[in-house]
Amino acid sequence: MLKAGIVGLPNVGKSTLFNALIANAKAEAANFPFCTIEPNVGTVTVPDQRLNKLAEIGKSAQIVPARVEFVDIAGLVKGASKGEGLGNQFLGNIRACDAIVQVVRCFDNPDIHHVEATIDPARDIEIINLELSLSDLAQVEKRMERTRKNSRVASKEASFELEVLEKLQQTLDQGQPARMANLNEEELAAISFLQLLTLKPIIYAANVSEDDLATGNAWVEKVRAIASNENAEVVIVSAQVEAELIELSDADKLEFLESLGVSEGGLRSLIKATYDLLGLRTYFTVGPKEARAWTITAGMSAPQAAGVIHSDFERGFIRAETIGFDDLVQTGSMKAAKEKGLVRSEGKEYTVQEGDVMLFLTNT
Ligand SMILES: Nc1ncnc2c1ncn2[C@@H]1O[C@H](COP(=O)(O)OP(=O)(O)OP(=O)(O)O)[C@@H](O)[C@H]1O
Repeated sequence: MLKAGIVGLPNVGKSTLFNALIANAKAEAANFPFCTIEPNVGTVTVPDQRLNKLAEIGKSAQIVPARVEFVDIAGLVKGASKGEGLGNQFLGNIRACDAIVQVVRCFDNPDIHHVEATIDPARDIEIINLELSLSDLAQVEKRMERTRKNSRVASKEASFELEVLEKLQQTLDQGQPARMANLNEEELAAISFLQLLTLKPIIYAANVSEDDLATGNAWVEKVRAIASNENAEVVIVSAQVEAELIELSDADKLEFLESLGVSEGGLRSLIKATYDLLGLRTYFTVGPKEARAWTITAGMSAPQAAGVIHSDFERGFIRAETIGFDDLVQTGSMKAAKEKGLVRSEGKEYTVQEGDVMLFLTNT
């Protein structure tokens, strides 16, 4: 399952956001730096309107959406890469994530202490990104040392790896993220095992007060400027609004959001952006039991996609009855679609497309 790590300076709203993300989350938000000591993990569902349609067509009893795992990673402060605050342990937790959501404080509230005293998203982002870069630098240098020691008789692989590591070292040494080293695919593959933090895709979650949710503010614009330089995404969210929404009935939710001039608090956009960021694709299976979304990466073949359901399905794959979501919705039923010849029989070579509805035939 896709795993996204939530990072940011203390008191920027990470726990509030995480709690809102996972309705029954155990993490406690409090106006106190370092209050989140254990990494908190929770899964959320990816909203997808197409599932409702499919469940209607398939008369499915249940809808099972795709899921993303979020990890609330506290303790990133200036000096974390040197072991300050809760230090390196937390950087290790981010290493295991596929994407990073960096919460940036874009709200003012004199009652809530900011570790750096003022509200300044550009500075906050720089602090966090510098810590991530320094941690990567330490990782790269450790590896260089080992590779040099272990390969006294120079092998081709080792010298290629060293070449790549040196490039990374140069970039990271200037406090730049590893993605600025512009490695090609072969180079990236040679060092992928290092799980460098600053190579991971990043989303900036600009956390605004409820009054700024509809319009954004000058701080959000700063975040946007930084993100566009890095090809990163920005989502405006109000952790505060999301926290309040949890407590409300559906009718009150609507009224509250309307009064703020928005249709949602930003959480759904955040989940969707996280999912899209990784170039993930969704295919569906539909039956009387359930209409279900499955997550695959772009370019997966039909047997690989079947393997996401069960590894036996990949091994025993024969073919897949396949129809695009739009075609199925237009014809209104699988039967009608078959009569019109819109259901294709796809073999092992087929590359699964976004929105395919599939039925796998296997010899298992
Ligand atoms: N958008 C917002 N507008 C106003 N207040 C907010 C907003 N988001 C969060 N807060 C408030 O800021 C305070 C700090 O939030 P929170 O505890 O979630 O921060 P944190 O980043 O998880 O901190 P730590 O790393 O110390 O755990 C809380 O009192 C929370 O209610």
